[in-house]
Amino acid sequence: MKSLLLIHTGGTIAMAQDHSGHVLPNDINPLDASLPRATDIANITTRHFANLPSPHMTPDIMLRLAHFIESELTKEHYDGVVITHGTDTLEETAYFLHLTLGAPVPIVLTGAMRSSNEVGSDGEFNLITALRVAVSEAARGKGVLVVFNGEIHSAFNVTKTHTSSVDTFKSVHFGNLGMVTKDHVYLFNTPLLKQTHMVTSLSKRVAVLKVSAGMEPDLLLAVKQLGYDGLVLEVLGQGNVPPSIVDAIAELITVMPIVIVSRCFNGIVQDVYGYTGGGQQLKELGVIFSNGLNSQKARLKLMVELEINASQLELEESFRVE
Ligand SMILES: NC(=O)C[C@H](N)C(=O)O
Repeated sequence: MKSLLLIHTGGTIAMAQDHSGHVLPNDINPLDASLPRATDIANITTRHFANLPSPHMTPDIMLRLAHFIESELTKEHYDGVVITHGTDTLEETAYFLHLTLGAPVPIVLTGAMRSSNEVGSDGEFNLITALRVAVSEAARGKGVLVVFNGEIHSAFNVTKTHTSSVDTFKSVHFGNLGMVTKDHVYLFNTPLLKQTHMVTSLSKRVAVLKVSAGMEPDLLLAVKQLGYDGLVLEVLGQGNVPPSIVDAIAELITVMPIVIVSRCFNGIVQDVYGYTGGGQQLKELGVIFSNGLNSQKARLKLMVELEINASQLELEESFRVE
């Protein structure tokens, strides 16, 4: 029988609703009661890494989790890893592990949108499904995966799209990688995996700003005054900004890399438009066009790349469409 490492980090999957209807962390992880239903899937070793609501997750904790996984995988042989996590920042932790660890064995994150004692709680279903994916041969070599509501997603493309639906996780670009039915794990897509970089610390600060119509330049200039090391801009449409911030971008880019992603849910940014503030002007200024990542993931990627002192050219290559 295969062996799995199950790591709990917290989130709604490990919470319960109290008498007033508020959802709070449990002292005892309710999933431990579900494990007897997984005995036919694998031998499971459980580690309680944290019990955090995922808005409390930070890049430093993600890095500690990555190092913890590395260490556990060197101590014992496991055929896969399942991580339970709050959904608010699940995609960021999944992508951070995708960036730093790759996935020497299948690494699958899951969570729940309804806490353990709520009607229609989805935690146990998601856990059992994630365990089944983690032991499947088809999941090997796919990078870090997110399994939720019977769907399998790449950490690169998945994002939380709904505040309360159990069907909240969707993949941009080419959609989910696969699905899980009652008796089978289907993987019908394979993401293109890029080089991973493990780091020992995260010392660079990267700001994220969302561009809106008529945006004023002061916030961008504040990023420079506050001593940030990089900026991710969620720009308009296919890669455009209002003329009001072009000069600020030109000033900022002399002291830090600027990565642009689109504020659209889907699609990639390109240097298509030639008007003031259009993508062509941004390209000429030296802005880095991201490869379809959303801003929260592009921030983590830029933090890791700056930690390993990537040059402008290396950044452009690293963010190029995969
Ligand atoms: N469904 C969830 O897990 C949401 C919760 N706020 C969290 O991210 O911890």
